[in-house]
Amino acid sequence: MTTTPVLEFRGVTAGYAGSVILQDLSFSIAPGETVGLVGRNGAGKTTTLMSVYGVPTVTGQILVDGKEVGRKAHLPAARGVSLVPQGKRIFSNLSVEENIRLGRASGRPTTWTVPDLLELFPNLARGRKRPGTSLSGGEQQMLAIARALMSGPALLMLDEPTEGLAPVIIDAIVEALEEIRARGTALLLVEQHIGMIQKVADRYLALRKGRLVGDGPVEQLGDRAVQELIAL
Ligand SMILES: Nc1ncnc2c1ncn2[C@@H]1O[C@H](COP(=O)(O)OP(=O)(O)OP(=O)(O)O)[C@@H](O)[C@H]1O
Repeated sequence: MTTTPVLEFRGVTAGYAGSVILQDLSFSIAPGETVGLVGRNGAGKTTTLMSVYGVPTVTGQILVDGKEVGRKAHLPAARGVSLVPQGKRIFSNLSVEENIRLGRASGRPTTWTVPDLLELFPNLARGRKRPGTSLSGGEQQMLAIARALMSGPALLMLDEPTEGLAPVIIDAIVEALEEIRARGTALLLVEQHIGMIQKVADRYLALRKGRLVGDGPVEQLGDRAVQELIAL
């Protein structure tokens, strides 16, 4: 039996005016799989995520749920891929709860309800009526994840979700990601630090200078030879 990947790159080359960043990138993510994308600063991790939305110039094919998305930025969410971008995107004039509800804009069915998400992130439950921007950086990250889940993703992509956060908040986010995974949502987690990926993911993809140099079980990330190849 074959399963349609939630996301598939076929020979993707992508870049910005005058510079090619990703070179001939091919990989796929199966439903429910948890994948960590590693690589040094500037290796092309964020560019990989943005390519799904056609933001850099892309050649090759990117398929979401088996169909090409082209440069239509609204299509990935409608077909089940959501992105929690680097940094926070919280609307200041809306409360925590209103921010979460905004995720419904994709129109896809979701199994997550607002009470589920407030249970997943107790910090948000405590501040549900407060304006989104009155939250701490870590709480805003939780809110961005909660909002993305309301769009009913089959695949949730997260760009360095714990960057700059306190260890206790990182633990809460890791716990939430484990729960999200247990509910069957596939994850593509971009991280510079492999420790987080070793905790959360089953499989890793490694980029070096825009090329895929590793794709395997996450246990391999413990090998020095693999780390040297990725140049971590
Ligand atoms: N909007 C842009 N215009 C031109 N070049 C860009 C743009 N965004 C990123 N780049 C370049 O693309 C390359 C890859 O950047 P990217 O952000 O994808 O790397 P990354 O692996 O996510 O690194 P980081 O960990 O620093 O976020 C870098 O050389 C960067 O300078």
